[in-house]
Order: sequence, then C-alpha cells, then structure tokens
Amino acid sequence: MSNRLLPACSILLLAGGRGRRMGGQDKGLIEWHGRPLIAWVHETVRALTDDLLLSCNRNQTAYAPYADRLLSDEEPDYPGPLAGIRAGLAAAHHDWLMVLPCDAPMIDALLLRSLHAIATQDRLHPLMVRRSAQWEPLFSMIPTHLAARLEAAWQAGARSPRQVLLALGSRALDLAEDDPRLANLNTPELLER
Ligand SMILES: Nc1nc2c(ncn2[C@@H]2O[C@H](COP(=O)(O)OP(=O)(O)OP(=O)(O)O)[C@@H](O)[C@H]2O)c(=O)[nH]1
Repeated sequence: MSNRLLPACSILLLAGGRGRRMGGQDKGLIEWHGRPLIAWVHETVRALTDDLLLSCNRNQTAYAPYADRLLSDEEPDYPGPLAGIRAGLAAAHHDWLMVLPCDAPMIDALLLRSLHAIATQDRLHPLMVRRSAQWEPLFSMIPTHLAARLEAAWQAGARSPRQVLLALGSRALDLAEDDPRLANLNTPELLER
C-alpha cells in the first residue's frame, strides 16, 4: 500500500521562494532535526510518483537529488508560487499535478493519498486543502488540462495561487486548523519545534 504510486499523478515540490522570514536563506535546504527540510518532504513523496518535479530558483545542485526534474521560474525576482505552479503544469507528464511546499516536513503519505483520492473523483476541478476558512493552494491537486486556463490568468496578470485556483472552481478538502501535518516552518522560531 505505502509503496503504490498515486495513479496519473505528478508531484511538484515548491522550493523557489525568497525565504525572507528566514533571513533570505534557501528554506528547503535549512536543516531540521538533522536533515534539510526538503529531505523530509522528499522521503514522504518519493514512493508516490514516478514524475517528481521541484521548482527552485537557486542551489540547483543541492536540490537535484530530491527530484526527477528541476524547474525554475521563467521570470526573475521571485514572482511567487504561482510561477512555480505554472511551470509545473507545463512540465507534468501525468493528468494531475499535486502541489506541495518544501517547508512542511510533517506532511504524511496518508493525507496525500486522501487528497489524491478525493481530487480524482472529479476530473475537472482542482482540490485545495482548507483550514477553517483559509484555503491552502500550496497543498492542492490540479488537473493538468487546466494549464491553458492558468496560463491565460497568468498572462492577464494574476499572481495569487488561491485566487486562480478558486476561479478554476476549486473544491475544498477541509482539515482541522491545527492539523500538525500541514505545519509550515516559515520562521527560525518554528524550526525549534
Ligand atoms: N517557484 C517559486 N516558488 C515560490 C516563490 N515564492 C515562494 N515559493 C514557494 O512557495 C512556498 C511558500 O512560500 P512562502 O513561505 O510564502 O514564501 P518564501 O519566499 O518561501 O518565504 P518568505 O519570503 O519568508 O515569505 C515555498 O515552498 C516557497 O519555496 C517563487 O517566487 N517561485
């Protein structure tokens, strides 16, 4: 069960951020309990897909072991996570793209299998995690046939992944606000956990 690939699913790890709250460090490469944050996420997702993509804008050599293919944003100066999602949708080999951040080391495979199972009941719309009223576009599943519509939104100036996925009719997977599996370690204080 745990080694079964998620059917028709590419996975995109987003690691292309600026990391301002970490003093400009490349967040995915920061160590947490002895390993880079990206290594924890990679360990969880590696067995789930044969098309593992990673979006980064620096330190490509360090990230290379954590993906089948590396992507980077076409535009300079960190345009935001939608740039990474856009590149991921264009590059994905499968019908679905699962989007995850590099800084959520407690994400687990059971949750990702649920996300996949619920998303793929419907072939048309994205699925985003929602905590209370808060949509979480960086824990999502997107059908890759929506790449052209996302590209049109991008060309029209959209930069918010949340807004774009909602405009594409995203459904919600509701989880508890304090679900520890979704914890993003965004600041040095949170790394102390
Ligand atoms: N490809 C790409 N990914 C990004 C970009 N900005 C953020 N991300 C990724 O999106 C996820 C959430 O990012 P944030 O924590 O909001 O932003 P960040 O730049 O990493 O950190 P802060 O500067 O502290 O906000 C992380 O996995 C980032 O690596 C970007 O410009 N391009």
